[in-house]
Amino acid sequence: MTTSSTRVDAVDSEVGRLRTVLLHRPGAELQRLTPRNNDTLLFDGIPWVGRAQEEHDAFADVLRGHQVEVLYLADLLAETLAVPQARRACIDAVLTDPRHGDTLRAVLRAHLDDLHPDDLAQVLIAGLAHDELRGGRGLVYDLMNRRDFVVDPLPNLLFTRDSAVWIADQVAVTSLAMSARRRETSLTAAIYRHHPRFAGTEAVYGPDLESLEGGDVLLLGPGVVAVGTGERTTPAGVERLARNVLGQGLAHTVLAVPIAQDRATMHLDTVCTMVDEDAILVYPNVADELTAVALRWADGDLVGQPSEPFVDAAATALGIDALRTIETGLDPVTAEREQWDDGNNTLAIGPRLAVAYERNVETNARLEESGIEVVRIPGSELGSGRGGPRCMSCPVRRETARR
Ligand SMILES: NC(=O)NCCC[C@H](N)C(=O)O
Repeated sequence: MTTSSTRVDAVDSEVGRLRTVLLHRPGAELQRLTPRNNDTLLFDGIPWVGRAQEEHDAFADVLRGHQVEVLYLADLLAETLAVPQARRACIDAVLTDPRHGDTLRAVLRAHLDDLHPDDLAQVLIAGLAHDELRGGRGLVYDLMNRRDFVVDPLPNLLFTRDSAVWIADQVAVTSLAMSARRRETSLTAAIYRHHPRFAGTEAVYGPDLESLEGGDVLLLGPGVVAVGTGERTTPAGVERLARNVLGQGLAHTVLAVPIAQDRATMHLDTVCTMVDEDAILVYPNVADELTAVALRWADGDLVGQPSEPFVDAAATALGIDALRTIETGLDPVTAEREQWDDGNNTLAIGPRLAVAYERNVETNARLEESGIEVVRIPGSELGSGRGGPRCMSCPVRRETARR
Protein backbone atom coordinates (compact mmCIF):
# COMPACT_ATOMS: atom_id res chain seq x y z
CA MET A 1 0.00 0.00 0.00
CA THR A 2 1.34 3.45 -0.85
CA THR A 3 1.57 5.78 2.13
CA SER A 4 1.14 9.51 2.57
CA SER A 5 4.28 11.61 2.40
CA THR A 6 5.25 15.22 2.22
CA ARG A 7 3.91 15.50 -1.33
CA VAL A 8 1.25 18.15 -1.67
CA ASP A 9 -1.73 17.10 -3.72
CA ALA A 10 -3.30 20.22 -5.19
CA VAL A 11 -4.65 21.51 -8.49
CA ASP A 12 -5.20 25.18 -9.28
CA SER A 13 -5.56 25.18 -13.06
CA GLU A 14 -6.32 22.98 -16.06
CA VAL A 15 -2.90 23.46 -17.62
CA GLY A 16 -0.22 23.48 -14.89
CA ARG A 17 2.30 20.66 -15.43
CA LEU A 18 0.42 17.47 -14.57
CA ARG A 19 2.19 15.38 -11.92
CA THR A 20 -0.38 12.88 -10.59
CA VAL A 21 -3.63 11.68 -12.08
CA LEU A 22 -6.32 9.20 -11.05
CA LEU A 23 -7.56 6.87 -13.79
CA HIS A 24 -9.81 3.84 -13.88
CA ARG A 25 -8.87 1.11 -16.36
CA PRO A 26 -12.23 -0.18 -17.62
CA GLY A 27 -12.85 -3.87 -16.97
CA ALA A 28 -15.60 -6.31 -16.15
CA GLU A 29 -18.15 -3.54 -15.59
CA LEU A 30 -18.09 -2.83 -19.35
CA GLN A 31 -18.80 -6.52 -20.03
CA ARG A 32 -22.15 -5.95 -18.35
CA LEU A 33 -23.39 -3.59 -21.07
CA THR A 34 -26.05 -5.03 -23.38
CA PRO A 35 -28.50 -3.48 -25.85
CA ARG A 36 -31.10 -3.82 -23.09
CA ASN A 37 -29.29 -1.70 -20.55
CA ASN A 38 -26.83 0.54 -22.38
CA ASP A 39 -29.13 3.58 -22.43
CA THR A 40 -29.89 3.36 -18.73
CA LEU A 41 -26.20 2.87 -18.03
CA LEU A 42 -25.38 5.97 -20.12
CA PHE A 43 -23.46 4.32 -22.97
CA ASP A 44 -24.27 5.02 -26.61
CA GLY A 45 -23.13 1.59 -27.77
CA ILE A 46 -21.65 -1.69 -26.67
CA PRO A 47 -17.88 -1.30 -26.47
CA TRP A 48 -15.41 -4.01 -27.48
CA VAL A 49 -13.91 -4.30 -24.03
CA GLY A 50 -10.47 -5.68 -24.93
CA ARG A 51 -9.91 -2.87 -27.40
CA ALA A 52 -11.21 -0.27 -24.93
CA GLN A 53 -8.62 -1.53 -22.44
CA GLU A 54 -5.87 -1.27 -25.05
CA GLU A 55 -6.94 2.29 -25.81
CA HIS A 56 -6.99 3.12 -22.13
CA ASP A 57 -3.54 1.59 -21.64
CA ALA A 58 -2.26 3.75 -24.49
CA PHE A 59 -3.67 6.80 -22.69
CA ALA A 60 -1.98 5.82 -19.42
CA ASP A 61 1.30 5.15 -21.27
CA VAL A 62 1.22 8.61 -22.81
CA LEU A 63 0.80 10.13 -19.37
CA ARG A 64 3.56 8.04 -17.82
CA GLY A 65 5.76 8.89 -20.80
CA HIS A 66 5.33 12.53 -19.79
CA GLN A 67 6.42 11.79 -16.20
CA VAL A 68 2.90 11.77 -14.81
CA GLU A 69 2.23 9.42 -11.86
CA VAL A 70 -0.82 7.32 -12.74
CA LEU A 71 -2.95 6.07 -9.84
CA TYR A 72 -5.57 3.45 -10.54
CA LEU A 73 -8.90 3.72 -8.79
CA ALA A 74 -9.41 -0.06 -8.50
CA ASP A 75 -6.06 -0.49 -6.71
CA LEU A 76 -6.76 2.34 -4.32
CA LEU A 77 -10.24 0.99 -3.68
CA ALA A 78 -9.05 -2.54 -2.87
CA GLU A 79 -6.48 -1.06 -0.46
CA THR A 80 -9.09 1.25 1.05
CA LEU A 81 -11.47 -1.64 1.69
CA ALA A 82 -8.99 -3.09 4.18
CA VAL A 83 -10.19 -0.28 6.48
CA PRO A 84 -13.35 -1.48 8.29
CA GLN A 85 -15.11 1.92 8.21
CA ALA A 86 -14.51 2.27 4.48
CA ARG A 87 -15.80 -1.23 3.87
CA ARG A 88 -18.93 -0.53 5.87
CA ALA A 89 -19.61 2.75 4.06
CA CYS A 90 -19.27 1.18 0.60
CA ILE A 91 -21.47 -1.78 1.52
CA ASP A 92 -24.08 0.49 3.13
CA ALA A 93 -24.20 2.51 -0.10
CA VAL A 94 -25.09 -0.65 -2.02
CA LEU A 95 -27.77 -1.58 0.48
CA THR A 96 -29.63 1.73 0.25
CA ASP A 97 -31.10 0.47 -3.04
CA PRO A 98 -34.86 0.37 -2.33
CA ARG A 99 -35.36 -2.42 -4.89
CA HIS A 100 -33.85 -5.00 -2.55
CA GLY A 101 -36.40 -5.41 0.24
CA ASP A 102 -35.42 -6.77 3.65
CA THR A 103 -34.80 -10.45 2.80
CA LEU A 104 -32.57 -9.86 -0.19
CA ARG A 105 -30.82 -7.02 1.62
CA ALA A 106 -29.90 -9.33 4.49
CA VAL A 107 -28.63 -12.06 2.13
CA LEU A 108 -26.64 -9.51 0.17
CA ARG A 109 -25.09 -7.96 3.27
CA ALA A 110 -23.93 -11.37 4.44
CA HIS A 111 -22.48 -12.09 0.99
CA LEU A 112 -20.61 -8.77 0.78
CA ASP A 113 -19.41 -8.94 4.38
CA ASP A 114 -17.73 -12.24 3.58
CA LEU A 115 -15.69 -10.99 0.62
CA HIS A 116 -11.96 -10.34 0.63
CA PRO A 117 -11.19 -6.64 -0.08
CA ASP A 118 -10.03 -7.45 -3.64
CA ASP A 119 -13.23 -9.35 -4.42
CA LEU A 120 -15.39 -6.75 -2.74
CA ALA A 121 -13.76 -4.04 -4.86
CA GLN A 122 -14.55 -6.10 -7.92
CA VAL A 123 -18.24 -6.44 -6.98
CA LEU A 124 -18.55 -2.76 -6.08
CA ILE A 125 -17.26 -1.86 -9.55
CA ALA A 126 -18.62 -4.62 -11.79
CA GLY A 127 -21.84 -5.24 -9.88
CA LEU A 128 -23.41 -8.58 -9.03
CA ALA A 129 -25.66 -10.47 -11.41
CA HIS A 130 -28.65 -12.48 -10.16
CA ASP A 131 -26.90 -15.82 -10.54
CA GLU A 132 -23.67 -14.64 -8.92
CA LEU A 133 -25.28 -14.20 -5.51
CA ARG A 134 -24.62 -17.27 -3.41
CA GLY A 135 -27.69 -18.29 -1.37
CA GLY A 136 -29.97 -15.77 -3.07
CA ARG A 137 -33.55 -16.20 -1.82
CA GLY A 138 -36.79 -14.43 -0.99
CA LEU A 139 -39.60 -12.88 -3.03
CA VAL A 140 -37.54 -10.11 -4.63
CA TYR A 141 -34.75 -12.45 -5.63
CA ASP A 142 -37.15 -15.08 -7.00
CA LEU A 143 -39.15 -12.58 -9.06
CA MET A 144 -36.11 -10.78 -10.48
CA ASN A 145 -35.33 -11.15 -14.15
CA ARG A 146 -32.42 -13.63 -14.27
CA ARG A 147 -30.47 -11.18 -16.44
CA ASP A 148 -30.83 -8.29 -13.98
CA PHE A 149 -28.37 -7.19 -11.36
CA VAL A 150 -28.64 -7.43 -7.61
CA VAL A 151 -25.89 -4.78 -7.55
CA ASP A 152 -25.76 -2.58 -10.63
CA PRO A 153 -22.37 -2.26 -12.37
CA LEU A 154 -20.62 1.11 -12.66
CA PRO A 155 -19.45 1.28 -16.31
CA ASN A 156 -18.98 5.06 -16.07
CA LEU A 157 -16.38 4.80 -13.33
CA LEU A 158 -13.87 5.19 -16.14
CA PHE A 159 -14.82 8.90 -16.22
CA THR A 160 -12.93 9.67 -13.04
CA ARG A 161 -13.27 13.41 -13.59
CA ASP A 162 -16.91 13.37 -12.69
CA SER A 163 -16.97 11.68 -9.29
CA ALA A 164 -14.36 13.91 -7.66
CA VAL A 165 -12.41 17.02 -8.56
CA TRP A 166 -9.55 18.78 -6.79
CA ILE A 167 -9.86 22.49 -6.12
CA ALA A 168 -6.61 23.88 -4.72
CA ASP A 169 -5.56 21.45 -1.97
CA GLN A 170 -9.03 20.09 -1.21
CA VAL A 171 -11.08 17.47 -2.97
CA ALA A 172 -14.70 17.94 -3.96
CA VAL A 173 -16.38 14.55 -3.93
CA THR A 174 -19.31 15.32 -6.16
CA SER A 175 -23.01 14.52 -6.10
CA LEU A 176 -23.79 12.71 -9.35
CA ALA A 177 -27.13 13.50 -10.97
CA MET A 178 -27.91 10.28 -12.86
CA SER A 179 -29.00 7.26 -10.88
CA ALA A 180 -26.72 4.99 -12.95
CA ARG A 181 -23.72 6.85 -11.56
CA ARG A 182 -24.75 7.88 -8.05
CA ARG A 183 -22.97 5.04 -6.21
CA GLU A 184 -19.61 5.98 -7.78
CA THR A 185 -19.08 8.66 -5.17
CA SER A 186 -19.35 6.19 -2.31
CA LEU A 187 -16.12 4.71 -3.72
CA THR A 188 -14.29 7.99 -4.30
CA ALA A 189 -15.43 9.31 -0.90
CA ALA A 190 -14.07 6.18 0.80
CA ILE A 191 -10.74 6.43 -1.03
CA TYR A 192 -10.18 10.08 -0.17
CA ARG A 193 -11.37 9.62 3.42
CA HIS A 194 -9.59 6.39 4.30
CA HIS A 195 -6.66 5.62 1.99
CA PRO A 196 -3.33 6.54 3.61
CA ARG A 197 -2.19 8.13 0.33
CA PHE A 198 -4.74 10.86 1.02
CA ALA A 199 -4.49 11.07 4.81
CA GLY A 200 -5.37 14.57 5.97
CA THR A 201 -7.09 15.57 2.73
CA GLU A 202 -10.01 17.91 3.35
CA ALA A 203 -13.21 17.74 1.36
CA VAL A 204 -14.80 20.93 0.09
CA TYR A 205 -17.90 19.10 -1.22
CA GLY A 206 -19.70 15.84 -0.49
CA PRO A 207 -22.04 13.41 -2.21
CA ASP A 208 -25.07 14.30 -0.07
CA LEU A 209 -25.12 17.87 -1.32
CA GLU A 210 -26.86 19.37 -4.37
CA SER A 211 -26.12 17.83 -7.81
CA LEU A 212 -22.62 18.65 -9.00
CA GLU A 213 -20.46 16.71 -11.49
CA GLY A 214 -16.73 17.19 -11.97
CA GLY A 215 -17.05 17.46 -15.74
CA ASP A 216 -18.76 20.79 -15.13
CA VAL A 217 -15.91 22.17 -13.01
CA LEU A 218 -13.10 23.95 -14.88
CA LEU A 219 -10.22 25.53 -12.99
CA LEU A 220 -9.58 28.36 -15.43
CA GLY A 221 -6.55 29.52 -13.48
CA PRO A 222 -5.46 30.02 -9.88
CA GLY A 223 -8.43 31.42 -7.97
CA VAL A 224 -10.91 31.14 -10.85
CA VAL A 225 -13.37 28.24 -11.12
CA ALA A 226 -15.97 27.96 -13.89
CA VAL A 227 -18.93 25.66 -13.22
CA GLY A 228 -21.34 24.59 -15.94
CA THR A 229 -24.98 24.19 -15.04
CA GLY A 230 -27.19 22.11 -17.31
CA GLU A 231 -28.11 18.43 -17.53
CA ARG A 232 -25.98 17.39 -14.56
CA THR A 233 -25.00 20.24 -12.24
CA THR A 234 -27.94 22.23 -10.93
CA PRO A 235 -27.82 25.96 -10.20
CA ALA A 236 -28.14 24.98 -6.54
CA GLY A 237 -25.04 22.78 -6.96
CA VAL A 238 -23.07 25.73 -8.35
CA GLU A 239 -24.27 27.93 -5.52
CA ARG A 240 -23.29 25.37 -2.87
CA LEU A 241 -19.85 24.83 -4.41
CA ALA A 242 -19.33 28.58 -4.69
CA ARG A 243 -20.26 29.08 -1.03
CA ASN A 244 -17.86 26.38 0.09
CA VAL A 245 -14.98 27.30 -2.21
CA LEU A 246 -15.20 31.07 -1.85
CA GLY A 247 -16.08 30.91 1.84
CA GLN A 248 -12.88 28.96 2.51
CA GLY A 249 -10.76 31.17 0.27
CA LEU A 250 -9.88 28.38 -2.18
CA ALA A 251 -10.76 30.73 -5.06
CA HIS A 252 -11.74 34.38 -5.47
CA THR A 253 -14.25 33.93 -8.32
CA VAL A 254 -16.68 31.21 -9.36
CA LEU A 255 -18.27 31.64 -12.79
CA ALA A 256 -21.69 29.99 -13.15
CA VAL A 257 -22.04 29.04 -16.82
CA PRO A 258 -25.45 27.85 -18.10
CA ILE A 259 -25.23 25.17 -20.81
CA ALA A 260 -27.96 23.46 -22.83
CA GLN A 261 -29.62 20.50 -21.09
CA ASP A 262 -28.66 18.01 -23.82
CA ARG A 263 -26.70 14.78 -23.87
CA ALA A 264 -24.20 16.22 -26.36
CA THR A 265 -23.42 19.02 -23.92
CA MET A 266 -23.89 17.13 -20.65
CA HIS A 267 -20.93 18.87 -18.98
CA LEU A 268 -19.07 22.13 -19.51
CA ASP A 269 -16.00 20.08 -20.50
CA THR A 270 -17.91 18.69 -23.49
CA VAL A 271 -17.96 22.17 -25.03
CA CYS A 272 -14.74 23.72 -23.82
CA THR A 273 -11.41 22.84 -22.21
CA MET A 274 -8.35 24.92 -21.41
CA VAL A 275 -5.27 24.24 -23.54
CA ASP A 276 -3.04 27.09 -22.40
CA GLU A 277 -3.02 29.57 -19.56
CA ASP A 278 -4.96 32.01 -21.72
CA ALA A 279 -6.57 29.74 -24.33
CA ILE A 280 -9.64 27.52 -24.54
CA LEU A 281 -10.77 25.06 -27.15
CA VAL A 282 -14.46 25.79 -27.63
CA TYR A 283 -17.39 24.39 -29.60
CA PRO A 284 -18.29 27.23 -32.00
CA ASN A 285 -21.96 26.24 -32.21
CA VAL A 286 -22.42 27.38 -28.61
CA ALA A 287 -19.44 29.66 -28.06
CA ASP A 288 -21.23 32.91 -28.82
CA GLU A 289 -24.08 32.06 -26.50
CA LEU A 290 -22.02 31.03 -23.50
CA THR A 291 -22.56 33.46 -20.65
CA ALA A 292 -21.38 33.59 -17.07
CA VAL A 293 -22.47 35.03 -13.77
CA ALA A 294 -19.41 35.86 -11.68
CA LEU A 295 -19.82 34.98 -8.01
CA ARG A 296 -17.58 36.49 -5.36
CA TRP A 297 -17.50 36.53 -1.57
CA ALA A 298 -18.20 39.77 0.24
CA ASP A 299 -19.23 40.40 3.84
CA GLY A 300 -19.67 36.71 4.51
CA ASP A 301 -22.00 36.01 1.61
CA LEU A 302 -22.11 35.31 -2.12
CA VAL A 303 -22.46 38.27 -4.43
CA GLY A 304 -23.34 37.75 -8.10
CA GLN A 305 -22.39 40.12 -10.93
CA PRO A 306 -24.67 40.73 -13.92
CA SER A 307 -24.45 38.02 -16.58
CA GLU A 308 -21.91 38.66 -19.38
CA PRO A 309 -20.27 36.70 -22.21
CA PHE A 310 -18.29 33.78 -20.74
CA VAL A 311 -14.98 34.68 -22.41
CA ASP A 312 -15.17 38.24 -21.09
CA ALA A 313 -16.05 37.18 -17.56
CA ALA A 314 -13.24 34.61 -17.65
CA ALA A 315 -10.66 37.14 -18.89
CA THR A 316 -11.66 39.65 -16.21
CA ALA A 317 -11.47 37.03 -13.46
CA LEU A 318 -8.08 35.80 -14.72
CA GLY A 319 -6.77 39.35 -14.98
CA ILE A 320 -5.84 39.04 -18.66
CA ASP A 321 -6.81 41.16 -21.66
CA ALA A 322 -8.58 38.36 -23.51
CA LEU A 323 -9.06 34.62 -23.50
CA ARG A 324 -7.89 33.15 -26.81
CA THR A 325 -10.46 30.84 -28.29
CA ILE A 326 -9.66 27.95 -30.63
CA GLU A 327 -12.69 26.46 -32.34
CA THR A 328 -13.62 22.80 -32.86
CA GLY A 329 -13.67 21.59 -36.48
CA LEU A 330 -13.63 23.68 -39.64
CA ASP A 331 -17.33 24.16 -40.34
CA PRO A 332 -20.52 23.72 -38.28
CA VAL A 333 -21.09 20.11 -39.40
CA THR A 334 -17.51 18.95 -38.74
CA ALA A 335 -17.61 20.83 -35.47
CA GLU A 336 -20.83 19.07 -34.48
CA ARG A 337 -19.41 15.64 -35.38
CA GLU A 338 -16.11 16.22 -33.61
CA GLN A 339 -17.73 17.77 -30.54
CA TRP A 340 -19.93 14.66 -30.25
CA ASP A 341 -16.76 12.54 -30.44
CA ASP A 342 -15.20 14.48 -27.56
CA GLY A 343 -13.02 16.72 -29.73
CA ASN A 344 -13.41 19.48 -27.14
CA ASN A 345 -12.61 17.18 -24.27
CA THR A 346 -8.83 17.50 -24.14
CA LEU A 347 -6.55 16.89 -21.17
CA ALA A 348 -3.65 19.32 -20.82
CA ILE A 349 -0.44 17.72 -19.54
CA GLY A 350 1.05 21.19 -19.36
CA PRO A 351 0.65 24.57 -21.07
CA ARG A 352 0.24 24.08 -24.85
CA LEU A 353 0.46 20.27 -24.56
CA ALA A 354 -2.82 18.37 -24.75
CA VAL A 355 -4.00 14.77 -25.08
CA ALA A 356 -6.85 14.34 -27.59
CA TYR A 357 -8.61 11.54 -29.46
CA GLU A 358 -6.92 10.97 -32.83
CA ARG A 359 -10.27 10.72 -34.62
CA ASN A 360 -10.97 14.45 -34.30
CA VAL A 361 -8.70 15.30 -37.20
CA GLU A 362 -9.85 18.84 -37.96
CA THR A 363 -9.98 19.97 -34.35
CA ASN A 364 -6.52 18.59 -33.65
CA ALA A 365 -5.17 20.34 -36.75
CA ARG A 366 -6.64 23.60 -35.51
CA LEU A 367 -5.05 23.16 -32.14
CA GLU A 368 -1.66 22.63 -33.76
CA GLU A 369 -2.10 25.67 -35.99
CA SER A 370 -2.68 27.61 -32.79
CA GLY A 371 0.56 26.40 -31.22
CA ILE A 372 -0.84 23.58 -29.09
CA GLU A 373 1.07 20.30 -29.28
CA VAL A 374 -1.41 17.44 -29.54
CA VAL A 375 -0.68 13.94 -28.27
CA ARG A 376 -3.17 11.74 -30.12
CA ILE A 377 -4.65 8.63 -28.56
CA PRO A 378 -7.10 6.09 -30.02
CA GLY A 379 -10.62 6.25 -28.63
CA SER A 380 -12.97 4.35 -30.90
CA GLU A 381 -14.23 2.08 -28.11
CA LEU A 382 -13.68 4.36 -25.13
CA GLY A 383 -15.74 7.02 -26.87
CA SER A 384 -18.91 4.91 -26.78
CA GLY A 385 -19.36 6.12 -23.22
CA ARG A 386 -19.29 9.74 -24.50
CA GLY A 387 -16.16 10.95 -22.80
CA GLY A 388 -12.66 11.94 -23.84
CA PRO A 389 -9.25 12.36 -22.20
CA ARG A 390 -10.43 15.02 -19.77
CA CYS A 391 -13.44 13.03 -18.60
CA MET A 392 -11.23 9.96 -18.14
CA SER A 393 -8.77 11.64 -15.78
CA CYS A 394 -8.88 13.28 -12.39
CA PRO A 395 -5.75 15.39 -11.85
CA VAL A 396 -4.62 15.09 -8.24
CA ARG A 397 -1.48 17.19 -8.50
CA ARG A 398 -0.43 19.82 -10.95
CA GLU A 399 2.31 22.37 -10.68
CA THR A 400 1.00 25.84 -9.98
CA ALA A 401 0.23 27.76 -13.12
CA ARG A 402 2.25 30.90 -13.60
CA ARG A 403 -0.58 33.39 -13.32
N1 LIG B 1 -17.02 14.91 -18.04
C1 LIG B 1 -17.71 14.19 -18.94
O1 LIG B 1 -18.22 14.72 -19.90
N2 LIG B 1 -17.85 12.90 -18.67
C2 LIG B 1 -18.43 11.97 -19.55
C3 LIG B 1 -19.45 11.13 -18.87
C4 LIG B 1 -20.08 10.14 -19.80
C5 LIG B 1 -21.03 9.19 -19.10
N3 LIG B 1 -21.45 8.16 -20.00
C6 LIG B 1 -22.22 9.92 -18.58
O2 LIG B 1 -23.23 10.01 -19.29
O3 LIG B 1 -22.19 10.40 -17.45
